[in-house]
This record gives sequence, structure tokens and C-alpha cells, in this order.
Amino acid sequence: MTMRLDYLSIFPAYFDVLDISLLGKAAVNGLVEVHAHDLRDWTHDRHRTVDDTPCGGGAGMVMKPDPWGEAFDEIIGTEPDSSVHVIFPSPSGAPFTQSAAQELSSAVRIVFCCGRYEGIDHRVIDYARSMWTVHEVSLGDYVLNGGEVAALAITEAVVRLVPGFMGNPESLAEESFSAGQDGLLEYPLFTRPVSWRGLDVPEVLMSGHHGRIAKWRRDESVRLTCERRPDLTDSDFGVPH
Ligand SMILES: CN1CCCC[C@@H]1Cn1ccc2ccc(-c3n[nH]c(N)c3C#N)cc21
Repeated sequence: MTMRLDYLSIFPAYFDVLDISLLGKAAVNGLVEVHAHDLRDWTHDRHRTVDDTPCGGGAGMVMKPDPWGEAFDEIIGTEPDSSVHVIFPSPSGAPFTQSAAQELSSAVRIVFCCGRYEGIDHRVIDYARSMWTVHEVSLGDYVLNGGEVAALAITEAVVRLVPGFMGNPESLAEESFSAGQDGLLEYPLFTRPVSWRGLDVPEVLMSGHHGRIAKWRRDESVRLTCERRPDLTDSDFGVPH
């Protein structure tokens, strides 16, 4: 089943990058289908206006609802369909998580609505909620200038989980935040040369003793998680005292 991805933005060129790397290969293999759209194509004035001053006053400009509605009609349609997932990146959205990426990886259709200025007229989101499955999500607790970078990050997190996308699906199981890692951060990685600029690969990893290697890796994951992400340690991971 091909996953169709649509991107609505006043900077559609942001999504040209999706033609390269693994994502480009996935498109070639028919796993995903990518369509980027210029929101200004649904304006009707000479200046192709997409914004206006905020009702109630305040700084900056707000994105007008009209172009979004007309773009929705043409790109998605005018009939409700809960199988269509519409994503609004927003600093006030719910944190985007690996489990959200996992859920979205089985979607047949995802439409990214990339706002700019101060944001999008809220009625656009309300209308979308009445028609499709809407996700207002945030990439993290910092401010970007628009939703495009978030849409790209979410795309990569989702598409890499689509069955058939990754050459070796087993590699997904050992990653940070994946279910198989018990919510722990990934352990440190090493490869050859064994000694580099006076720095050596931990001896245990060269021992060939799989049990000891597994214990070292688990201990390192617990140590790193306790140090860097105490918020993920909802229980005592048997932290070595
Ligand atoms: C700067 N400007 C005035 C303050 C409010 C935001 C606005 C810019 N802006 C407009 C649309 C839009 C969408 C997402 C984000 C965003 N920022 N940080 C995240 N984690 C984001 C996500 N995901 C920012 C956006």
C-alpha cells in the first residue's frame, strides 16, 4: 500500500529534499508518494495574500482561513474521512513521540499543514477536526519560524517505520525510544580501528563474550538515561549502586 504525503506551505521548496536519500528511494519503490503544494495557489488577489492582522489585536500576522479551506477542498476533498491524518505542527501542540510515529507509519494518507507568521486561524484546525483525523504536534520546547522543518522531521520519523522502507528492520528494534529498548537511550557505539588517537574501544566489546557485552550495553543505556533523561526513568531500572 502506498503512503501518500501532502505538504501545504508558502515555502513548498522546503520539501524538494524529500527526493533524495532513502526517502527518494522509497518514492521510487512506490512505498511513498510525495506532493508539495504552494498555499498561495489558492489565493485570488494580485498579491497572493495568505495573512491578515489578528482579531483582538496583538503583534504579527495570522494566516487567513480561506486559502486553507480551498486547498483542502482540492487536495483532500469535501467529504469526511477519518483515514486521512492531517498534521498541524505547532509550538502549542502535543510533543511528537516515537509512538506517534509508529502509529502514523500505518496511515495511508498524511497531510502536513505548515503554518508561518504567528500561526493559522484556529477555525482551519476546527474545520479539519470535523472532517479528518487531526494531530496538533510540537517538535520540542523551542521556537521555529514555521512548520516546515517539523514536517520534515516527522516525515523522516514516520516513513522509516513503514514496512519495507528500512533494508534491515531489525536495526529499528535497538534504537533509542523504540519499544524494544524499554524506553532507554541507546548505548555508545564503536567500530574499527580499535585504537584511535589514543582512544580505545572498550575491551568488553572485543571480548566476544555476548553475555558480558549485553550487560555492558544495558548498563550504559541505564547510566546515560539516568544522566540525560531522568524524565524517562519512571522506575528504578536496577540502576547499579
Ligand atoms: C515564531 N512564530 C511566533 C510564535 C509562535 C510560532 C510562530 C512561528 N510558527 C508559525 C507556524 C509554526 C508551526 C510550528 C512552529 C514550531 N516552533 N517550535 C516547534 N517545536 C514548532 C513545531 N512543530 C512554529 C511556527
